[in-house]
Amino acid sequence: MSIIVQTEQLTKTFQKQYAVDHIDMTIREGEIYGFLGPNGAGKTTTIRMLLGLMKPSSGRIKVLGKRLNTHKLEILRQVGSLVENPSYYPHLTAYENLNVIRQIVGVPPVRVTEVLELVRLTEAAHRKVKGFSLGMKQRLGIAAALLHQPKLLILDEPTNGLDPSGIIEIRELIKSLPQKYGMTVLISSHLLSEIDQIATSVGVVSHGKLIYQDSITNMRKLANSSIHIQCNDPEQAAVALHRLELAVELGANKLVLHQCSDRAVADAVKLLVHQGMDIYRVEEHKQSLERIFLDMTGGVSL
Ligand SMILES: Nc1ncnc2c1ncn2[C@@H]1O[C@H](COP(=O)(O)OP(=O)(O)OP(=O)(O)O)[C@@H](O)[C@H]1O
Repeated sequence: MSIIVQTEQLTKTFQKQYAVDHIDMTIREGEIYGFLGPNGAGKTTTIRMLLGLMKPSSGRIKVLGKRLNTHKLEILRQVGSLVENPSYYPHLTAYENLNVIRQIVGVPPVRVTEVLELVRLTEAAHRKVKGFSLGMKQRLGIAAALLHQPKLLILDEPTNGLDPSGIIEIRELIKSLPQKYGMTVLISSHLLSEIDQIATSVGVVSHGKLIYQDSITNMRKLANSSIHIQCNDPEQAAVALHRLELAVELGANKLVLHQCSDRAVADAVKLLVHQGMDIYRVEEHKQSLERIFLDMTGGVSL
C-alpha cells in the first residue's frame, strides 16, 4: 500500500510557542485516517500546512509521493478539502454554487449532478443555499471538495455542529469513499467516539505532539480487558497455567491473564481448583480508551 501523506518532523511555532511539534505522520492509500485531539492541540494548523495554506517553521511534507514545497500545484490538483466553514453565494442555489467551482477546477458539468447525488442533495439542488441547514452546507462543502475526484480528501471537523442524523449521514458518506472511489481520507475530530466509528487508522495529537499513531484495530486492543486471579499460591498457579498456553503475568499476590476468552478463563480456574489451589477472587479489569488517552494527553480529555 503506497504512502499518500508523510510528514517528517513537521513543526509550526507561533511566537516561539509550538502549535505543531515535530510530527511524523503517515497516511496510507485507502485509509480513513482519524486525526484526533482536544481543541487547540494543533490539528487545524497541521491540516493547513498539508494543504499549503501555511508554511511550516521546519520539517518536510510529502503528499502523493512528492514534496509539497516543490510540487504544490500538481499535488493540490489531486486533493480535496473542507476546512472550517466554507463560504458560498447565499443567493445562488446549490447547483449554481457548485457550477461556479466546477468552472474554476475545470471539470465537465455532469460532475455537478454526480456530486450532488453522492452527498444526497439532488432534491435540494435548485434551492438557494441561504435556506440550507448546517448539515446541508457541510454536505455541499464535501460535494465541492469531491468535484475534481481527488485522490486525497482532507476534512477538518466535518461533523462539528451537526445534529445526530446529520452526523450519521456524513459518517456514512465518508466511509463509502475509499471503497467506491479508491480515495484516501484524513478527518480531524476532538471526539474519540467519532473517530472510532469512522476511521481505519488513527493519529492522536496533544499539545502539538503526535502521541499515538496506529490502526484502529490496534487502538481498540489498548482497551482490552485482563483477568486478575487471586489465589493462595500465585507462583505455583502461573507454572500450572503455562500448560494452557495463556499469556500469564505474575503480579503482586495475583495472576494476570491477558486477552483471554471466557472459555480460557473457565479452563484456567478449573485447572487451578483441580490442583488443589484456593481461588479468592477472579476479576475483570478494563481500561477505557478515554482513560488511556487521558493519561497520554496528560489529563486533557478527548
Ligand atoms: N495564526 C495563529 N497565531 C497564533 N497562534 C495560533 C494561530 N493558529 C493557531 N494558533 C495556536 O496554535 C495552537 C493549535 O491550534 P489549532 O487551531 O491548530 O488546534 P486544533 O487542534 O485545530 O483545535 P481546534 O479544534 O480548537 O481548532 C493553539 O494554541 C492556537 O491558539
